[in-house]
Amino acid sequence: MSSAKIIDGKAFAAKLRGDIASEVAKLKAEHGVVPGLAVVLVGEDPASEVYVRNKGKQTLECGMNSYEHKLPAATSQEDLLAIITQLNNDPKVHGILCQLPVPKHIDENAVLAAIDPAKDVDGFHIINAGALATGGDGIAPCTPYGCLMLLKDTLGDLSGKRAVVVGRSNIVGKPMAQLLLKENCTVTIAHSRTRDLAEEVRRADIVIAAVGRPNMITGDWIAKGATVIDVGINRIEGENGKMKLVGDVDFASAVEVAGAITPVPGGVGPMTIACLLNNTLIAACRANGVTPPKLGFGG
Ligand SMILES: Nc1nc2c(c(=O)[nH]1)N[C@@H](CN(C=O)c1ccc(C(=O)N[C@@H](CCC(=O)O)C(=O)O)cc1)CN2
Repeated sequence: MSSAKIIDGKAFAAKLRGDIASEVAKLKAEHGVVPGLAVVLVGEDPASEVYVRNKGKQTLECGMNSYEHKLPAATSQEDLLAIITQLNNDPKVHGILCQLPVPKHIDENAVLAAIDPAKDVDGFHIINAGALATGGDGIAPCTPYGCLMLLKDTLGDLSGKRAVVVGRSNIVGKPMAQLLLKENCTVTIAHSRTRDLAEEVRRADIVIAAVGRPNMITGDWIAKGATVIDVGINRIEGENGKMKLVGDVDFASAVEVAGAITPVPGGVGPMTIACLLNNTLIAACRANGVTPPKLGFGG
């Protein structure tokens, strides 16, 4: 019989968006500032189109201004950078992001580097990555920050816990490890070259799965009672021939041994956009000399 707590990221994100909306209303009433988020999408990737649509919708629902820039797949890097410069200089825009992935002819790093770090609400700019690594006051990437909120809501103090982060991407694995380190966890970053990956995972109190391989981490890799955060979003064909969404963790076997686990969908995914809105609120506050609220951590 399964005993794991199912961590409801969808409900947590909805509550966080409600708190953000209240703070946005306060910012508007007390300082006359309406946070503005600009989202740039290059091309017609169907999943990206859904994410961008949801970002726009949830931005408006929180009382912020939304600016969408949908560009054809053939847009040159030069033209994309020119739009980013324009957004950097627009005082109504407090947050900017370019939806990833970008088409192959565009250098993703050049795009991320072009965004003003103070408006980089994805937290991907090297200045923000550096601030996170050195304990500075930057902007944290949305998905890892959302994972941290769910972890702290589930476990409270994380000090001394053994955490394994499976995956070493710049946008999830590495910043996740930095955030856990800041919480005084003992952190291992595992990846495709890690020897005896299953054994590394088995040692952990906290497992963060961010590899992008469907159902890779099975229940027999997980320590009894561990907390499992599944960042994977993989579309695979189900038994009925229809496409379905699964994580990097084999939920059916993992739920039998874990103490708590996020589902896919409905776990980490919804936290990404909620944290993006939180970062936009923070950026708007900072741009106007207002101390930002610390939302998502109870209290
Ligand atoms: N510039 C960025 N690009 C991308 C990011 C990012 O944070 N910044 N992350 C992902 C995509 N993403 C947001 O952009 C995102 C992914 C998933 C979800 C989500 O709510 N997932 C749902 C399922 C939705 C579905 O059916 O597909 C869930 O897991 O429950 C939101 C946002 C890559 N690009």
